[in-house]
Amino acid sequence: MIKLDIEKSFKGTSSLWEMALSCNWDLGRIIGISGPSGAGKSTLLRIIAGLEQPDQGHIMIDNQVWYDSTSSINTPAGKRNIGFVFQDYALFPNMTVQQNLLFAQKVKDIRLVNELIEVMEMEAWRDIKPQLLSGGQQQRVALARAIAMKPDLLLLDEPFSALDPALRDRLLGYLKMLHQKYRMTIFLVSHDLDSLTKVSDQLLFLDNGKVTSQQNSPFTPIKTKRCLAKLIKINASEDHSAFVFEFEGERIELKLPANLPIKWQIGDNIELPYG
Ligand SMILES: Nc1ncnc2c1ncn2[C@@H]1O[C@H](COP(=O)(O)OP(=O)(O)OP(=O)(O)O)[C@@H](O)[C@H]1O
Repeated sequence: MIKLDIEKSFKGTSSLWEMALSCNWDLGRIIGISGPSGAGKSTLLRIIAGLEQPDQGHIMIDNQVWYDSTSSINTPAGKRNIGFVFQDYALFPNMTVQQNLLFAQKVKDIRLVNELIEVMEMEAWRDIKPQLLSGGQQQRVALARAIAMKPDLLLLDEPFSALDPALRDRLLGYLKMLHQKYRMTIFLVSHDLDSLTKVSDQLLFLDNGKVTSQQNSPFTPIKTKRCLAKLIKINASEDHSAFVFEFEGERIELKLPANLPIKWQIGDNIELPYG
């Protein structure tokens, strides 16, 4: 279980930005995080990673305390066993793809490195340096490198946002497959709700440092089958929009915060977990 209860504030030039979050997640899930710009998505990942310190609260991962303000515990970032992939993938330019993956491992595991290279279809790039690869290919290497570290948590901050939709879908497919194979907990930040619904078991929506919605269902791991459901109705209120879908005569309702930039229209076919 991951337990997080934190407060954090930043003093801006004219105003104070405040975050107050209290969340619990089961280990081994993909948690999709979305929300408008400035909501605190990156700050949350940076706090989990230990790159930013909360003002107060606690963070507990699988019974290990990573942060506790009352007992002054703050496990340094380097000891948290976390993999981080940003939009800017920062591979080492002087190393080959294989060396980049091996270098990331504290305990060298060439078997896992070779397996990742094979699973992610990167054999042809094994011995070449990253600058010879396209942006999308480098992003694939960055994802493999983060998983090669065998992290307990994999934090992905808009890792695929600069990619075209077809490539992004392919990488999301790899991500889902790698998650099923290695079962680490993944936090995925994205503005793109379509991408999040494709891979996430749970969704967390933030706005201005607060949770506006947590969606467990239908994004739960037991519902692994997916269907192409037709959007038949949208009931909008001030806070939420309820999207009503139909699949094989059954209705599926999805409530999402009203301030999300969702472009779905009546008649669209959207891929949803189902079962
Ligand atoms: N180191 C910092 N010092 C001061 N303010 C900060 C710092 N880091 C973040 N902030 C502020 O905290 C708020 C949340 O920022 P954060 O980057 O977490 O948002 P976000 O949801 O990731 O936004 P985006 O989608 O635009 O990346 C913003 O108002 C930002 O200006």
